[in-house]
Amino acid sequence: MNDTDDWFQTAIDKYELKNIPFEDFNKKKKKIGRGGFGDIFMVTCKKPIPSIPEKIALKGVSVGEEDSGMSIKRFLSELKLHSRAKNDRIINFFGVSKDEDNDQYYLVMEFADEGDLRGYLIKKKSNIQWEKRLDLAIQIAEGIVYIHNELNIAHRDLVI
Ligand SMILES: Nc1ncnc2c1ncn2[C@@H]1O[C@H](COP(=O)(O)OP(=O)(O)OP(=O)(O)O)[C@@H](O)[C@H]1O
Repeated sequence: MNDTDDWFQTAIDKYELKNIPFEDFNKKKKKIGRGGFGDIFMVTCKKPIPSIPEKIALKGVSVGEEDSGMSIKRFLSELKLHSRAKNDRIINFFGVSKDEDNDQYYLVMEFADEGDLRGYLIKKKSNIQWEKRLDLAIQIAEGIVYIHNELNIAHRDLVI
């Protein structure tokens, strides 16, 4: 076990995260975005995994030697936050996974098949009924109220 595996295992134990074997996912990954610490992919599971849908999103985190301190800190704070969030307005977090072939770590998350809100709004142009606009605004507010009131977290990065 190297230093990186050490913090990975520590985080799993500390936050009681599910460590999902990377071999349980099909090899073919579709890149769906780029996040703050790496690429984000859609993959399917080879066989049913309890409490996890067939299609999921893998959020990569690159932990290089040169920036490992900062990356690990950010990764852990995202893990900590996500493992506590259980709400319909927030993307579900299922656990973590590691591709042993290239030492790549991933957050395993619910796949949003319509993408993010920005993409949805661009696709629809201005063709959205006022009722739908109000519904979207309420859903955003509900998510913010949840993380604020239940998790005591200020979002600070709400962008569309
Ligand atoms: N669970 C998901 N389902 C479908 N698409 C996703 C998912 N997560 C991320 N994406 C896609 O990847 C893009 C980048 O993801 P996201 O904004 O979550 O990254 P991030 O790491 O939070 O970035 P930053 O930290 O720089 O804000 C999104 O805009 C979206 O298009």
